[in-house]
Amino acid sequence: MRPLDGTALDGPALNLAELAADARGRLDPVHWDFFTGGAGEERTVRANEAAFARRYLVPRVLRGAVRRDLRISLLGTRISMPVLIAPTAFHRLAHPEGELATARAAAEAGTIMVVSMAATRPVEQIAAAGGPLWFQLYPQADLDFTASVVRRAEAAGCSALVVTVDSPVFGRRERDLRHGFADLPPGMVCENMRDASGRVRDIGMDAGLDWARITWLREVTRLPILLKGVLHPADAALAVSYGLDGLLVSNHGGRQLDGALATLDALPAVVEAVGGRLPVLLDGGVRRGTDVLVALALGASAVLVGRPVLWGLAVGGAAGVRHVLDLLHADLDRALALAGVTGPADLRGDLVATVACG
Ligand SMILES: Cc1cc2nc3c(=O)[nH]c(=O)nc-3n(C[C@H](O)[C@H](O)[C@H](O)COP(=O)(O)O)c2cc1C
Ligand SMILES: O=C(O)C(=O)c1ccccc1
Repeated sequence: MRPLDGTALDGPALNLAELAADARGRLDPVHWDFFTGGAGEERTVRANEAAFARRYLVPRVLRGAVRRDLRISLLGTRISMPVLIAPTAFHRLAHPEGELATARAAAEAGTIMVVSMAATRPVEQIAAAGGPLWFQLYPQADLDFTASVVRRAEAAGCSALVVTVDSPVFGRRERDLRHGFADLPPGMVCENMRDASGRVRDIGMDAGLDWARITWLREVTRLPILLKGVLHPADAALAVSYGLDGLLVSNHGGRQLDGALATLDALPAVVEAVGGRLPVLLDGGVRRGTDVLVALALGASAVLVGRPVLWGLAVGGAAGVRHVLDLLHADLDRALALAGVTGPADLRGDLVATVACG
């Protein structure tokens, strides 16, 4: 362990903030900034965490919650806890094994890893870890190539498609501009962007993406499809009418539209618009078991973590990611006990109060 001041700290990180400090000490500052940063003034990066800080718990007592059961089922997959691994690009920048290490940790911990389209390991090798995988897709303007990537994810055994819809263009990330960071170092590529000839394509953001493309995608695959990056309740209602299978309330960790609403603040209206017809997931700023508890109490079926997984990878590869997942599992279990709740299904909005500032 190495905290921000560079002095040695014994033992494993007690929380994800300590882990972040340790990761910072180990990563190339350019890569630390790529992982940490967001778009513009990073208002939305900060807002995601600040939204959790404005929520307080109103626990129940004398509930006899001796044993808590954190397991849930999502689109047919039983997982150990309502915490998944969000899709993040370029894991080999954090650890030489890259996504292979992340996948082993997710499999051991019994949760779903969402593989990024910008993964630096091939999805077939990531799948060899044996855990449940979903595949994140940036639909490309080339429809044939997009369909071939979907086929590849299906063949590798991914059990759902997570379509990122908050990125019609790439967000403007000033830290990366300052460093001139735009590309992977030599020897690393986005392995899932290889076409039939073996050439690696650049990932394109498609400003032309629209609902018609979702209809097209619906016909390309029988996998469940979730939309990632929905904040507006009107889009949530449209997603239901277009036959989607799930929603992920996300602002891309504040890396796309700076000034976008914090995900926790967007969640209640999306949950109301969906009216129980689809599972609604959330990511952005989840750092503690109590954050998971709050998101679920406000209507999320599960949450995902992005940056903490990269910190774990940087500090200890698969063991570091496992530590992140174990910390969140233990922290959620304790929070449920202290709130008098036996499991995710018992969480209701009456356990959460919102204050004006944290
Ligand atoms: C370094 C980094 C890379 C990311 N890459 C992707 C990606 O390839 N595809 C995607 O849909 N989202 C990507 N995201 C967004 C995450 O899936 C997720 O929405 C966000 O990180 C959640 O917020 P958190 O980091 O506060 O947990 C990335 C986020 C980070 C920090
Ligand atoms: O950094 C990101 O947030 C991201 O989504 C991404 C996508 C493609 C390539 C690199 C990063």
